Amino acid sequence: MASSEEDGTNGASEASDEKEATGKRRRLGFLATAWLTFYNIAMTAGWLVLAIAMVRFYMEKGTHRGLYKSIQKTLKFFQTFALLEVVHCLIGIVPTSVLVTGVQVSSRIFMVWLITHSIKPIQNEESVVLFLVSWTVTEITRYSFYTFSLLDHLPHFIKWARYNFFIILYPVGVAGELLTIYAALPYVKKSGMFSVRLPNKYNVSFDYYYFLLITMASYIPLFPQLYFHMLRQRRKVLHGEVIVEKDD
Ligand SMILES: CCCCCCCCCCCCC[C@@H](O)CC(=O)SCCNC(=O)CCNC(=O)[C@H](O)C(C)(C)COP(=O)(O)OP(=O)(O)OC[C@H]1O[C@@H](n2cnc3c(N)ncnc32)[C@H](O)[C@@H]1OP(=O)(O)O
Repeated sequence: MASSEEDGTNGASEASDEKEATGKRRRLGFLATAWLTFYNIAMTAGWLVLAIAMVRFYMEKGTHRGLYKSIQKTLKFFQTFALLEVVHCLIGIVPTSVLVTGVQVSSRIFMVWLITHSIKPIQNEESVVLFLVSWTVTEITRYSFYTFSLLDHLPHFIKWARYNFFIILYPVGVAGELLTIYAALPYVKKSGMFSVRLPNKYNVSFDYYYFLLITMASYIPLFPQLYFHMLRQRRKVLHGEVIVEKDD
């Protein structure tokens, strides 16, 4: 663990951080703080349960085949529960961008429900394990970071992990997601699932196959924005740089 000197902080700045945290909680109000503490503890526990289930599965079976099926209920529950994060931003109880959170959460919901849940033949792809492991490590770190911050007892390792692990886990998770969508393409094309063909009484057509191609392409402009956002947060939190963010 790094000392205060190593990470560029000193007693004065720690004291001012503490003061800022107390001020923030006062501004937030008791109910919002209590709710967020409950929410973050529940989410940390949920993702920890998922991590333990994955490790146990792999130790018992020695393969990733069947892993998704065995953990899907827990994954769906806790990832869907994360929709509340968008609500937290909208009602202003967390100072996070609705856009950044919206993109992050919607892409995960999309992966869980419209890809992995709906297209059974891809559930045993190695790429599914890639994103499952990246998401799980990220979320255990992220929610415990929020919990400890709210309780004013943030261990340096958790703060360090929150703003360093993503450097590797983000690209690994995104690679897992893209490879999984790619693996789904032949099944989607063959089955015509979620697609609407003409003629029909509403005179609309929708092709899920092309929708998936567009979704994959949209990672190119969107992912770097999320990644650079996290790099800026990292500089701000770990190195105390003052960064002026543009409005959404
Ligand atoms: C319909 C189809 C849509 C398809 C779209 C396709 C395009 C997608 C392109 C890219 C997709 C990315 C995919 C993604 O799923 C891949 C992965 O996740 S891989 C695993 C690695 N991932 C990560 O490391 C994620 C890292 N990213 C983030 O953490 C996010 O950017 C985000 C979750 C949005 C966090 O954003 P932000 O930097 O704003 O959050 P902070 O943590 O710094 O928080 C800001 C302040 O708010 C307080 N806060 C936030 N949440 C809480 C909470 N729950 N409880 C209490 N407090 C909270 C936090 O403390 C900060 O406060 P302060 O600044 O005052 O200290």
